[in-house]
Amino acid sequence: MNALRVTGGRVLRPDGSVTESDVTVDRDTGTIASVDDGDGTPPSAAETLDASGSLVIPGLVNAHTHVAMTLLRGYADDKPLDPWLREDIWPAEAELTPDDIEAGAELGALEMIRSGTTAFADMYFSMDRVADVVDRAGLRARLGHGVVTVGKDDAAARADVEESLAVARELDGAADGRIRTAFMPHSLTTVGEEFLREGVAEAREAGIPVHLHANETVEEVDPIVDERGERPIAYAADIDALGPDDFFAHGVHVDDTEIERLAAAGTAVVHCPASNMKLASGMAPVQRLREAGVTVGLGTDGAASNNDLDVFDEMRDAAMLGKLAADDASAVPAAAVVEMATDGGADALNLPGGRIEAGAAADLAVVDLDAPHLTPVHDPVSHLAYAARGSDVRHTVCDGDVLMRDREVLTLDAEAVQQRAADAARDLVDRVESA
Ligand SMILES: CSC[C@H]1O[C@@H](n2cnc3c(O)ncnc32)[C@H](O)[C@@H]1O
Ligand SMILES: [Zn+2]
Repeated sequence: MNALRVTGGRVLRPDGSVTESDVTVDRDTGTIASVDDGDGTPPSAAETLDASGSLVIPGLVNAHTHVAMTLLRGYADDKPLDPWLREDIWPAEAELTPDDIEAGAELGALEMIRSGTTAFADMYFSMDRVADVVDRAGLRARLGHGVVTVGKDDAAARADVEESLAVARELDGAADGRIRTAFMPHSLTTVGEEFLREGVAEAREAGIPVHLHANETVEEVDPIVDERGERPIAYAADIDALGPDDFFAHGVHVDDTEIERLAAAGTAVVHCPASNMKLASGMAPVQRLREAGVTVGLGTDGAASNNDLDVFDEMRDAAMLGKLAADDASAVPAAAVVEMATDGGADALNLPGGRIEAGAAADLAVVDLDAPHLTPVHDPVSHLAYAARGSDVRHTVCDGDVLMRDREVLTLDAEAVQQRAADAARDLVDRVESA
């Protein structure tokens, strides 16, 4: 076996326990060959990763983002969703080129690898360029072209739907199978009903899952209720977009009936606490969603509404906001947010990973616990949720390949990536200002 050994660390197991174990990775298959507790003879390995003093966890899953929005980090702050999109973000996105999107996606990939994220879901434009970045960076992703039909004539709207479906067909299985795809209408209010129906029907025929923003703000829910006499999740079911492989971002303003419907359909929700707080969208009922049996993952959303792609921050925010939303300090405990950031996210995206056990995908992050803010270690799971940061990640492994060793990213040239993105962002703003 062409093995990689992760040695001397404490390993987070699927049942939430932590054991002193070594992890052997079969690099040919990109899977975990074994997790051993020092019993028996260890297999010889071509490469080892030192995990002493560290916690070995499943690679984190950023289950909803717009990765190239790193170029718009700090570009427009302190507004609610609708004016933020219409007055600032959409005019800037109108000037984005495929080269810009590649530069922004590279910056996002670098940031994710450096904070222990190994898989993400991305809804944006120029997805062929994003896919190239995912391939080069060594990450895993579910990608889709985002459709918006408001303000477009029928031909342009239909072309946008067809592009999303074509991208989903063409990119599926790219990067040695690490890329999967989805049909991604932006939301139930920014895509017209006939286009939603047509696109979802074609996606269903081709076995392509659906990802969209749902129930994010009151301003988005109210018009659906007023115009249709039904809530958004009922509308999603009407257009056949509520399936077991589908996953919806946000789910902030969902009532009990909608929670039951999501659970019964097996549709996952991706909770984006930082974005929901920054845009003052509201507090998702995470405890109730989980109690009802809904699969919940965590997402950063784009870097312009967060303002980073660090899933450790998202874990802490989800736990804190979940308690506030439930008015209960015992709600959304540490183990729950760790599960949401790992197994829950992998389940939501229907991607491999999320668990450290024999046969699972070898997607790992090694978190260095030797730091003042992580001392003492009463409970490593508590530290993951409440005290650790992305910058504590020492090594990142995806599909059996080492993407970062001792904080050096091996798949991307960090300095060049940062410079290219900074240049692209500066030129973009110049174009927006002179448009
Ligand atoms: C059509 S591609 C995706 C589209 O979504 C925009 N976006 C970024 N953050 C959010 C959010 O929180 N809610 C809704 N839409 C969002 C992004 O700027 C792109 O235009
Ligand atoms: Zn989003």
